[in-house]
Amino acid sequence: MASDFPALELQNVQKTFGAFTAVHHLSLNIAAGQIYGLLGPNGAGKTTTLRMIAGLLIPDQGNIRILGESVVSHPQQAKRPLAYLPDEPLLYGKLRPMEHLEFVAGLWGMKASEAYREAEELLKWLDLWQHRSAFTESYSRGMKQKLALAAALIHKPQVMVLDEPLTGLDAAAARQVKDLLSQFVKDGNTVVLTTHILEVAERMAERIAIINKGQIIAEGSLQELRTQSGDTEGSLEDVFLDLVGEA
Ligand SMILES: Nc1ncnc2c1ncn2[C@@H]1O[C@H](COP(=O)(O)OP(=O)(O)OP(=O)(O)O)[C@@H](O)[C@H]1O
Repeated sequence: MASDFPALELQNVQKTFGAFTAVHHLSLNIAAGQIYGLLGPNGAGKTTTLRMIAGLLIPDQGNIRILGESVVSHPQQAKRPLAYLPDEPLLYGKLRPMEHLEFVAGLWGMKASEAYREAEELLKWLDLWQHRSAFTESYSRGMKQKLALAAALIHKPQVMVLDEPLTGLDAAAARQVKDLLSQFVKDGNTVVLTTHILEVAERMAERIAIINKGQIIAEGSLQELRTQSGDTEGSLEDVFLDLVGEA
């Protein structure tokens, strides 16, 4: 659904853990209807930033808005259109996939009949339908990742925030997830993802922010990042290493 507000707005966000500042005065404005990549070396502050967007960590300073609604002052309303997929998804091992999806749908207050219909469609799309009678504890890492993605999508969010969504997936599963995310943004929704697979970011993300030591050191389309790095022909990997190296 189109909105007059940016999908996501971070204003001057800061997060410290004791004496250590993990995220420094970070500002971002992400328009709806695109895949946006958040890149950075290990420990740069990406997961901390995503956890603040998801309302799991409270920023020490600054504000975060999802489709115009503040996560800091109105967390419940703000998080309604959001789906967050952590890098280590939490599943209930003694549930079967339909039970897991119906449980998550129940948390969002969805009607049982609607939840069942959505769950069936998602499991079929992600090739998990034939595994529907198994407990999720018997699933492989990739199957768990896909089920967690289905659970994130069940309440029909408009903004998805995904931490390393393709890690551990085989080629076929990675393709399914990429296709699903592409379709999600074609429908006018927004994806913000972190990845260490720079080819994925290069191919999928319309815009990218590079974070280093809790600060944004570059932001824009690949072409704009090339200009910022002074390497006008480089791949995203070249540009990333140049910019992080300089910083
Ligand atoms: N709960 C915490 N307590 C103390 N320090 C933390 C906590 N969470 C994160 N940090 C620190 O904050 C910094 C940023 O961590 P974060 O997980 O956000 O990085 P990241 O960019 O996601 O890294 P990676 O690519 O390795 O996943 C790291 O130095 C990390 O050790």
